[in-house]
Amino acid sequence: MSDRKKLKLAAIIEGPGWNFVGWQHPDIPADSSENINFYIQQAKLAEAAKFDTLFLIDVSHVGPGNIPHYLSMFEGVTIMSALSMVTKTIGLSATVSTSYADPYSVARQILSLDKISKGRASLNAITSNPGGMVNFSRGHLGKQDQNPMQKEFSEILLGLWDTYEDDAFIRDKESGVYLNPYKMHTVDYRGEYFSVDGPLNISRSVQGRPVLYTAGTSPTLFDHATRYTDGVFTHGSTLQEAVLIANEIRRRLIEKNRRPEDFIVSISQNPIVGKTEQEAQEKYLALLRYIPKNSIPRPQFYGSAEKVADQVQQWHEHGAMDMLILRQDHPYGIKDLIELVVPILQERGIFRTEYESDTLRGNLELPRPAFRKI
Ligand SMILES: Cc1cc2nc3c(=O)[nH]c(=O)nc-3n(C[C@H](O)[C@H](O)[C@H](O)COP(=O)(O)O)c2cc1C
Repeated sequence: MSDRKKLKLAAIIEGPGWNFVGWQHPDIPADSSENINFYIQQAKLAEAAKFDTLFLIDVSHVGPGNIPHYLSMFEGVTIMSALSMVTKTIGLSATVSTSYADPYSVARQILSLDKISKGRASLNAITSNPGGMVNFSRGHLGKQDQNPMQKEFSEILLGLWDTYEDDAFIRDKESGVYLNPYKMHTVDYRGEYFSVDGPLNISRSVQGRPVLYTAGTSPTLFDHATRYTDGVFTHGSTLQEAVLIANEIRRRLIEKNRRPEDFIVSISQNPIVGKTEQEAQEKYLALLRYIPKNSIPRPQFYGSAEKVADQVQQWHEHGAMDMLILRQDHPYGIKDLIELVVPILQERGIFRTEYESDTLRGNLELPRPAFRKI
């Protein structure tokens, strides 16, 4: 597609990645998943490389069988608020489950994060993976509840984020007028699962609304994503599969009269990169040596910097992804990609050398949504 946006890059920075053993590597703090210094270091690294956004996944149901460091990890909005104070331009995304949280509280939290960060917040509003212990009063829920809850949650969220028109707050000390009440709108939502009157008590975002993503792979989820969100975090284990999935999502966008260019299809990879093929091989083998009882499959994006740059370019140009979300199994996974691969992508004109905007929407090339009363 000729009008494809520039490649977007995101970094998941929550410690050693989606694996059981990475925390044992001598070059990563054993407590990295709740180590503020580690998060700051990773956030600054990603921002210096002009990444679009930081990204966190979340675990609702902790318990036996969890990845060990998921038993000691920061809550997403809290850590993103902290990181907003040590970064300037990079986006900040937290994941929250629509099955267990309340939409009014989440709308407040994310829009507050957006204000604190001056227009850099986003929310990945997911149904959530099953498993673990019951930690929320609603107990374990199945898809028959989770899917309609996600719909109601999203409708409320979007409504609350448009409680106020852009110029609703006058705050004129002389006249004593704080707010134009005609520019405040309540949602008055009555659902099967959630009921919210509104108004929300925070003004509209400088980026219109915080960016909203969701994650999943089912047709129901894709239908939801293309109706309500700005992007989807999905999966594709091969280039061919990822292209098929991305094209299916774009087909659903067009069906709903939306422009695919105004939507972000994201997939994640856990690259292992070396200056040469052999160096990448040594890094991978070293990782396996430290953790002999547990195998980590060889990642898809693997090898010399040139080879991985070719892969990233190919996946982007074939339309498999608008945004590549990096996660790391190897402690230097993100750093190596930044130092070795990003300069090649920049040289080829595939990735930016400077931020284009101060807001996340601006950098993601997503239009700023006009106020709309639902
Ligand atoms: C790429 C991706 C990322 C996900 N991230 C999370 C997560 O951070 N936390 C979580 O509880 N579930 C996560 N999920 C699970 C989804 O929320 C959802 O429950 C799952 O995909 C099944 O729904 P679906 O069949 O409708 O896609 C993720 C799923 C995918 C595909």
